[in-house]
Amino acid sequence: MSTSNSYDTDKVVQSANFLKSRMNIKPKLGIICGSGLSGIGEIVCNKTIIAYKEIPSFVESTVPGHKGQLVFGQISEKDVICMQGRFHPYEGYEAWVVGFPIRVMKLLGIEILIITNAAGGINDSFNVGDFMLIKDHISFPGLGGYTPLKGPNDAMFGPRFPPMNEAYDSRLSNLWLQAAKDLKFDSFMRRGVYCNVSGPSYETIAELRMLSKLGGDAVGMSTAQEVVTACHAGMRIVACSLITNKCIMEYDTKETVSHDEVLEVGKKRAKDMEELVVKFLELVQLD
Ligand SMILES: O=P(O)(O)O[C@@H]1C[C@H](O)[C@@H](CO)O1
Ligand code: HPA
Repeated sequence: MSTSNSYDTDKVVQSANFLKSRMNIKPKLGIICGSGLSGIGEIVCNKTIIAYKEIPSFVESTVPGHKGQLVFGQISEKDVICMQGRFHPYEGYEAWVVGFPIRVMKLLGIEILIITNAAGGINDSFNVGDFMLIKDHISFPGLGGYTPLKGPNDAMFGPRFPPMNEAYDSRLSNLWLQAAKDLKFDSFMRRGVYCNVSGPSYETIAELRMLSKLGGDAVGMSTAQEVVTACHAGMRIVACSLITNKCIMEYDTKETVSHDEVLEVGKKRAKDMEELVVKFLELVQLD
């Protein structure tokens, strides 16, 4: 991967052409698996698997719980492309590198993106194992200038100044809630604002108290750069967090947070997230 500061459209085209040459389907649905949630990729039928290291200009997933491969096939009889593993800013990647696979998906014909992640619960009423449909985000890296849209705008993908007020598609969000209802998941299906921080250190107590005051319900280290890239490119997005830990907001506690705990809760709740994706895909109508 080049060390440039912004996208090189030729490289996006090259990656997309490579994948087209290996695919026998034309999916309109993309899925990104969060930490510990790569099981979504396992339920894909008639799988074709392509490792990121085979794909021109893709970087590698370095985080435990992220396999680093694309899976093509069907879920609920609909063609999908699934990223088992995403790229995080703290891995040392430029924001455009984090968004790169989304632009490739755009060229492959993806119209709807389902994003999942693991997140810490800030909202006191949230429990470990809850799901949180993301209604909006606050991206601290984004506000600070770490954005995948930095550099010359390529109008082939979208406008220079894309609005973000409808980034999380309301029709798809309602469908997600319907899927949760159909599965009788209502009691642990929450809705809230995702705060994107850069990590990899977890947050201090003072930082978490600030996020809470700002209206954040959960905190994580991914998603926002993918959402900005996808929204800019006109994709419709639905995003859901798994609350893997309660954020520690008080001093003098022996509790702590670790990535092992995040993965452990992911493992325990993976089946329900997979069922949600299956049900959502049953309900969603493609144009
Ligand atoms: O890829 P996601 O956002 O699901 O992973 C979360 C955020 C960090 O990468 C990691 C911290 O435990 O899990
Ligand atoms: N903070 C940031 N990212 C996370 C957390 C957290 O508490 N849990 C899972 N990803």
